[in-house]
Order: sequence, then C-alpha cells, then structure tokens
Amino acid sequence: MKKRGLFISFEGIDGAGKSTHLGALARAFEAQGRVVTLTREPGGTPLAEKLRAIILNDTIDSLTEVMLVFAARREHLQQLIEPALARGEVVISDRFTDATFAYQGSGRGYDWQTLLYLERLVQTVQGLEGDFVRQPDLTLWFELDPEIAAQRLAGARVPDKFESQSAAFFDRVSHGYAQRLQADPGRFARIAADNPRETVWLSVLQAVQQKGWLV
Ligand SMILES: Nc1ncnc2c1ncn2[C@@H]1O[C@H](COP(=O)(O)OP(=O)(O)OP(=O)(O)O)[C@@H](O)[C@H]1O
Ligand SMILES: Cc1cn([C@H]2C[C@H](O)[C@@H](COP(=O)(O)O)O2)c(=O)[nH]c1=O
Repeated sequence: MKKRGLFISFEGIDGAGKSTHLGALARAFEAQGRVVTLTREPGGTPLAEKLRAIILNDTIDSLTEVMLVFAARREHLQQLIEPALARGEVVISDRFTDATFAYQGSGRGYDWQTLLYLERLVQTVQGLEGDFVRQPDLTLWFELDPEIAAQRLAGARVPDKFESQSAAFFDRVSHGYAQRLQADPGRFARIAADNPRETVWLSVLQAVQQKGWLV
C-alpha cells in the first residue's frame, strides 16, 4: 500500500546547524524504505534557484523581496513538493514559509498581515476533499543564540546578504519563529541547537520518532 506523503521543514537562524542534519534524516527515512525528496527554500526548482540567487545576493526593496520569495515558493510547491507528496514521498525542506515570517516579517519589519494573505494565496493547493493551505506536517526549529551562530559561521564561508546581518536582526528573526510556533504549536518541535552535534541529532530523531514516522 502506498504510504502517506510527509512534509518536514527545518528552520532557524543562519548558522543554527540545520544543514548538518538534513542528510542524516533523509538517510534514516531511506533506511526504513521511504523515498525522500531533499530540497530547500528559496530554491528547489531551476526557476526558484534563479530567484534564490537574486534574493540572497541583490539589494532589493522589501516588497520585491517578499514577492520573489513567495513566487519561488509557489513554483517549488507546484513543481516539486506537491508531486512528491502525491507519490507518497517524504519531503524534507531546508526552510519553508516560517522563514518568510521570521526574516521578512520580524527581521525586516514587513507587514505580518500581508504575509498571512500571501501565505494563504500561494500555499492553497487542491486536495481530495477540496482546497487547503499546505503547511509542513512537522517543523524542526533549531533554536540558537545569534552570537553562537555568528561564531560558528565566522570563517566557515563567505556570508551572503542575510548571513552578514547584525545580531539584533537575528534576535528579531528568532522572535518571529517563536511567534509562528505560538500560532501553531502542534506543528513545531524545538531543537536545542546549542548542544553538541550528536545530541542535536538525537533530538531531531526523537522529534520524528514521536510522530511515529521512524522507529
Ligand atoms: N552542534 C554544533 N556544534 C558546533 N558547531 C556546529 C554544530 N552544528 C553545526 N555546526 C557548524 O556550524 C556551522 C553552521 O552549520 P550549518 O551550515 O549546518 O547551519 P545552517 O543552519 O544550515 O546555516 P544556514 O542557514 O546559514 O545555511 C557549520 O560550520 C557546522 O559545521
Ligand atoms: C525561505 C526564506 C529564506 N530566507 C533567507 C534565510 C537565509 O538567510 C537564506 C537562505 O540561505 P540558507 O543558507 O539556505 O539557509 O534566505 C528568507 O529571508 N526568507 C525566506 O522565506
């Protein structure tokens, strides 16, 4: 029998340690017979990757940035995420829509109500029982003090437009994530990302096991 598709997103400020565990989670699902689509936002399709390059590198006004992020998301959902979920795959995405609320909403101060409107518009998809707003089944929020994240990133790579923002910006981004969690607590698992890598990995695994998706 075909398994139900699962959608898992990884969220947190830059340098929180998300990418370190994405591949391991994919392998854990594959070891239990699941097909995994590993993807990221902005990005995930050729067009969305082109938009990613602009979003991460060009200086653009805040409304333009919001529109590009949501355009990339619509393309990503329609071309990659929805078809993979329909095939019963596990979709693991390095960031999804919570990042827009955290970065563009709280970080940049863009109007939250407009983001809610665009979220509904862009993420409305057709299901067997009618239209609904697609959200991840589980969001792993890697919580880390911005100062520690900055130390981890220092020297690791050339910072992009977002990675070179101040600690105050990332404090606001963290508050944005906290606000999203408060609005939909059942979807989130908090991951204490200040722990050593092995401990963080066990927290990731435990959050997924608690859902009954891995044994
Ligand atoms: N638990 C940890 N303790 C110490 N260092 C870590 C830990 N987890 C990851 N790192 C290191 O911190 C840096 C950032 O990690 P990673 O790239 O996984 O973060 P990220 O959340 O994916 O960042 P970004 O969102 O900017 O892509 C890397 O150099 C990584 O090796
Ligand atoms: C989805 C999304 C992402 N961003 C920002 C957050 C990060 O700084 C970059 C992506 O880089 P990463 O190394 O892949 O984490 O983009 C954003 O501002 N808004 C969004 O919706």
